[in-house]
Amino acid sequence: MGTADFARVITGTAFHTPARDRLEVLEDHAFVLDSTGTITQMLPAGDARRTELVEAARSRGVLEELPKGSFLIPGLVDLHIHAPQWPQLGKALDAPLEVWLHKYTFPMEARFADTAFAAEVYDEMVATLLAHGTTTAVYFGSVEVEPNLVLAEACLRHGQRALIGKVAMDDPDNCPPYYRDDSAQAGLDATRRFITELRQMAGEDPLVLPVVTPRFIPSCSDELLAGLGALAKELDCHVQTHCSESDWEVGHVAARLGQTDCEALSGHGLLTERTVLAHSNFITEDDMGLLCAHGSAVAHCPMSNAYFANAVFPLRQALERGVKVGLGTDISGGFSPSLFDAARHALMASRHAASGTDPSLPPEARGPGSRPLSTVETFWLATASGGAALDLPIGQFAPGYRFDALAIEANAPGSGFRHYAALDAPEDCFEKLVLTADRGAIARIWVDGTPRLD
Ligand SMILES: O=c1[nH]c(=O)c2nc[nH]c2[nH]1
Repeated sequence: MGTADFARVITGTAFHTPARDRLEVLEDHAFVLDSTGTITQMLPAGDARRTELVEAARSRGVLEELPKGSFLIPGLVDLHIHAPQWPQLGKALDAPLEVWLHKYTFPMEARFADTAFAAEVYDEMVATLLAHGTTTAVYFGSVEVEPNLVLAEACLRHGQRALIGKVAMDDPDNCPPYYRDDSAQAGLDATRRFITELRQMAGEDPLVLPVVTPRFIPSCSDELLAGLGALAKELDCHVQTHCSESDWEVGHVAARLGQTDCEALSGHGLLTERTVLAHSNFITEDDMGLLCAHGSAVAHCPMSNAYFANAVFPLRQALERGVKVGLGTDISGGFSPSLFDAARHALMASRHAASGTDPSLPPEARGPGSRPLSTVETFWLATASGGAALDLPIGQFAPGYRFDALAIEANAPGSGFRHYAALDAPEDCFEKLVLTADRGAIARIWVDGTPRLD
């Protein structure tokens, strides 16, 4: 590459996990980006080409040098979040899922039909999520088309990578009259219009993508589910839905269809290699086989699982089977905007699941003794594995990947991420970052190589 062929150069030490068990420390590297924010080269200190490139970038005013004590990491990928539940974050968690939806959540989501309200809430929400390190969010929107387009505008304005779904739900037995698609056909027509209009808005090389989004089987007729499966194929879209979340939900699907959620979704063409299934706590061995065969992913949402799931997602088994898994905040079933928090809850849930929780049992009978998540695996779930689940070139540093990244500053005032150069090896520093980095430690945010929230 000649010195003229780059748009930006960023230098610094980076942590990333390109594979489940592999931490790489990229000491003092220069990341060379093209005009789309794609990494073209990664040059370590001492590389003969580096000095010339860095000097050329400096003279053109497109060099960013991270100070010592700051660390680059890939941006966080939130695979499951409900945008119109944002005003409910941190409250209304006193009821089981089937009550919570009707008592609190459908009324809240229905308010977003007011696009002025949607614009105000979404502008602030997207900025807040970016500030917490979420460079990519996979959003459930609401039922009407327009507020979801307002959400897309907010993501484009702030520069957050987003996948957005108009929620489809038409079953009069499980959806209130004030908040549902009028019929299966109405839900399909509205979904098609949303996809078309969002694609027009996002243009070429889009930062925002549409997602076909049946809410979950209990709220959708068979006709709607089948139609959405066909639409996802025709329009070549990602798919998202909730899957096997709780005792009530699994029981509902079994009683109605005599199938598991995965079997039913597969039958309707909704399991693809760009499908993200939230939760999936109760999936069977055979379901895991179906997910592997289709290449579909699970968005593990440990925080909301603690409220709604009645069980812990069998994460270790899913990973051992080769199921793709990433993490979700599941706002507002989850109460934190931070995917770091979701990652830490995943770590805790996996430790409880591995040891078991009943102190009256002897240790050997208390739990399965399976291997809990390591810190490296936890970080991989929040970054590289999330990117792979979406089939997007994000979540790690490598040529061909988009530079979606965070600069995490150690010892920032008020932050719990403390680094002692004389005591902490790079691996210690990484572990501390995963377990303690907070909003106060996020010094800089890039999406597609462009600084955001500046
Ligand atoms: O955690 C959840 N949040 C929701 O909004 C929802 N809808 C269906 N199933 C759901 N689960």
